[in-house]
Amino acid sequence: MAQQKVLVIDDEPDIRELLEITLLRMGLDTATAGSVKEGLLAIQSFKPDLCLTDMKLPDGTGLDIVRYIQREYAHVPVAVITAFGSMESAVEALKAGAYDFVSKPVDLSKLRDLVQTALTLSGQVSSPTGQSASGGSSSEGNSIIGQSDAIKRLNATIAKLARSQAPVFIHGESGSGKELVANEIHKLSPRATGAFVPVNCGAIPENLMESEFFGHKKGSFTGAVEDKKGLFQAAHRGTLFLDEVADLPLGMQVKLLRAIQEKAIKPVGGTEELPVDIRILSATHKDLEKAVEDGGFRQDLYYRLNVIKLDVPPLHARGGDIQLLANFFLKLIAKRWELPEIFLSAEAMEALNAYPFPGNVRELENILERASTLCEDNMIQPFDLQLPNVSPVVKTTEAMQAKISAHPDWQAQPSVDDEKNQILDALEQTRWNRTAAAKQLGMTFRQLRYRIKKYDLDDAG
Ligand SMILES: Nc1ncnc2c1ncn2[C@@H]1O[C@H](COP(=O)(O)OP(=O)(O)OP(=O)(O)O)[C@@H](O)[C@H]1O
Repeated sequence: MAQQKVLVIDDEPDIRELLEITLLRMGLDTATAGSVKEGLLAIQSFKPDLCLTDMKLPDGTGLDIVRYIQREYAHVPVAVITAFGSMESAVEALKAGAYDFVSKPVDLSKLRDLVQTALTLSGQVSSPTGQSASGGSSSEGNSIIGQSDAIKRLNATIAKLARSQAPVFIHGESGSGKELVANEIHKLSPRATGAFVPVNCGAIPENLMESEFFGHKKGSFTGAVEDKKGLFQAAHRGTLFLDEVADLPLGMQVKLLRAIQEKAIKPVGGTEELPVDIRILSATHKDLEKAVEDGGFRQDLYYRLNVIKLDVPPLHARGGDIQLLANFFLKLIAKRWELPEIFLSAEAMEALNAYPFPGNVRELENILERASTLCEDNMIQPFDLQLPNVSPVVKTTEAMQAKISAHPDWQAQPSVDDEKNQILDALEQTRWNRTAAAKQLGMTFRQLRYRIKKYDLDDAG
């Protein structure tokens, strides 16, 4: 592979030299420029794979370089070098499309990490597969399904954001696919070979949070019997996804802000700061701006996480996608439960299209999962969907009503334990004759078979 080329733009000769030496030692070809004007000329003639630019230049700013490259050479990553503590200009550069930033005095090991990741990104362009081989957390087909304009726009934005290190705040209703979006950004990014580490901030007890995030040293508190790495270290060179970020307690917010700004963490009971190279994506279905106003969320952290905001549209705003998603999930369900393929009747599809889906894509999947166990002859009918208010589009005939009320699953659902015990009892009474047990339970053979799998009762007999 040809030697990769890095252009350094800085008006201070000492810094130019320091950066050049570091880059040369990494085996890279370098060129330097001392102003915006020289920089733009060098970009055209040297054609770098990566550009590092100071923010403050004699005839302009690093943003001029970022904008020019965005316009003319969008595939070339640009990182900016910012003055110490000047977070605002770093954020501004990221918003303008900069790949990442380093602050002065430049920490050379962080710079090397940055250059390496950025050049992977440049490399991806020459081998335009884009997709990475690893990094997905789910094996069940995890790209974002949808043909609606809203999803097309979302996918285009994701592809763009994958090429940056900027923190992204993902906002959307519950179940709309925020984690899926975060995972997709990771998979398309140069960090795809690292881990995608999702964390539900609302699920970690407050007193364990610091240790969960940053790890701890042996003996640092009762129960710390050995050194333990935290989530930040697990996400090193990968992506940390902070889900339900609005639920972070204020004390932890301060520590998180510090870790993000310093790009370093200190394990509980440790004395040394450890550098970490992570990208942070965050999400919540709550109104974070309001949480800031109410004093429940720190403004400085909000500002740091929300460099770029990405809205995930609710399912009801995605037009024809409901059908696409429904077919996708039905195939998935059939595969998961080893069932023959299941279809939706035209009326059932109509009912789904008319339903508002307050629980979004997750609700659609749950509805279909349940309907798959209820339906007869592999065909889902409107009443199998058990939609809270059967839509007026679907005319419920009297005969249909009778069928609905006679349907065992239409009545109040027994609790999982009750149901499991009832099934076990019936199976034992019939000596595991499933046809007889199903009859005794008033369900079809297929419904019983599904529940046996679901409750993992196969081995119980
Ligand atoms: N467009 C889509 N294509 C395929 N699957 C999807 C799509 N959107 C969401 N899903 C699936 O729906 C489920 C819910 O998505 P996800 O967990 O990402 O939602 P979320 O917005 O993070 O939810 P919460 O607010 O509860 O954290 C997941 O199983 C996800 O894979």
